[in-house]
Amino acid sequence: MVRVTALYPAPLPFLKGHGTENDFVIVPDPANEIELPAWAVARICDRRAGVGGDGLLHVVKSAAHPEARAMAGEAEWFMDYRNADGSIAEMCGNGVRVFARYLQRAGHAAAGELAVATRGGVKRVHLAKDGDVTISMGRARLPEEGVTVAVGGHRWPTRNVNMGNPHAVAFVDDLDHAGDLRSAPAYTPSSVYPDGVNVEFVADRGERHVAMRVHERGSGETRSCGTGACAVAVAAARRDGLDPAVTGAPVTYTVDLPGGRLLITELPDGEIEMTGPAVIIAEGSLDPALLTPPQ
Ligand SMILES: N[C@@H](CCC[C@H](N)C(=O)O)C(=O)O
Repeated sequence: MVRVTALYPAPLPFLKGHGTENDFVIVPDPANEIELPAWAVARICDRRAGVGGDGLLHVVKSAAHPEARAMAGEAEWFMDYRNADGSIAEMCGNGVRVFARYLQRAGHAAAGELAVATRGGVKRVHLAKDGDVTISMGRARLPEEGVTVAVGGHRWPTRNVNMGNPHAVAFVDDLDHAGDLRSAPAYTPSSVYPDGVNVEFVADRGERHVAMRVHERGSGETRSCGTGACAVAVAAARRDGLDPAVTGAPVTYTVDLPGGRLLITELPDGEIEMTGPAVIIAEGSLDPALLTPPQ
C-alpha cells in the first residue's frame, strides 16, 4: 500500500492580495525552505478546491535562492513568481506591486524606494505609505516577427512586445470580439513563441487611452496584467507614431482593464513606469491536507 503524506507537516502561512484584481496567493519563505512543485501551486491557486489566485508569489530572500543570489547585493528580496497552473514566468508586473505591499505590511520594507529581484532582473519600486505603487519595469523589446491571432471568426495581426515575458498585442474594434477567452487564442506561426505567450486585445477609448482584455499564459483570462498593460501602451504608442526616444518627451497611456486602471509612462531612455494599486486582503494558513502529493 502506498502511504501518501502531506508535503508540509504543519499549516503553511499565506496571505492573499491583488493589484487591479490580478490576484495572488503570497507564501512567505525567507530562507527558501518550502518546496513548491507545480502541482502544489496549481492546487493552492485552484478557485474551488484551493485558496484561488491568478498566480503565487513565493517571497524569498535573494541570497537564499539560486536564481536570485547574484542580485542579492541590489535587492534583498526575490519574487519567485508562479502562474496558476504552476508554470514559472519571468516577470509579473502586478505581482511586483503586491509583493512590495506585502514587504511593507510585514515590516520588511518602509515606504519610499525599494528594489525587488525578479527573473526579469531587479525592479525599482516607489512605495507610497498607502495608495498607488509605481514600478520601473525596464525597457520593452520589440522583436520584428509577430503572429496572427484567431478567435471565433476573427483574425488579427499582432505586435510582438517583450517585457521580460512575451506578449502578442492585437488592436480590435470591439473587446467582445475576443470571445469568452476560456481557452488560449490560437496563433500562427507557433514558432514565434516556443514557450507560449500572453495575448492582449486592445480597443481605443480616447487620446492615449485604451482598454484591454488579456489571456495570460499559465493562468487564463485575468482581470489585469501589468506587463501586458506595459506591452499594450508601447504597442499603442508606436502605432500612434509616438516614440519618446525620438521626441525626447515622456508618453503616458491610460490603460483600462476589467479589474481597474493602470497608468503607463515610457521615458525618453526607454524605461517604462507602471502605476497602480496593490492591496493585501487576507491572511491565514493552508491545511497540510491540501498539499498531499498526487498518487
Ligand atoms: N499577471 C502578470 C503576468 C504573469 C506572467 C504571465 N502569465 C506569463 O506567463 O508571462 C503581470 O501582471 O504582469
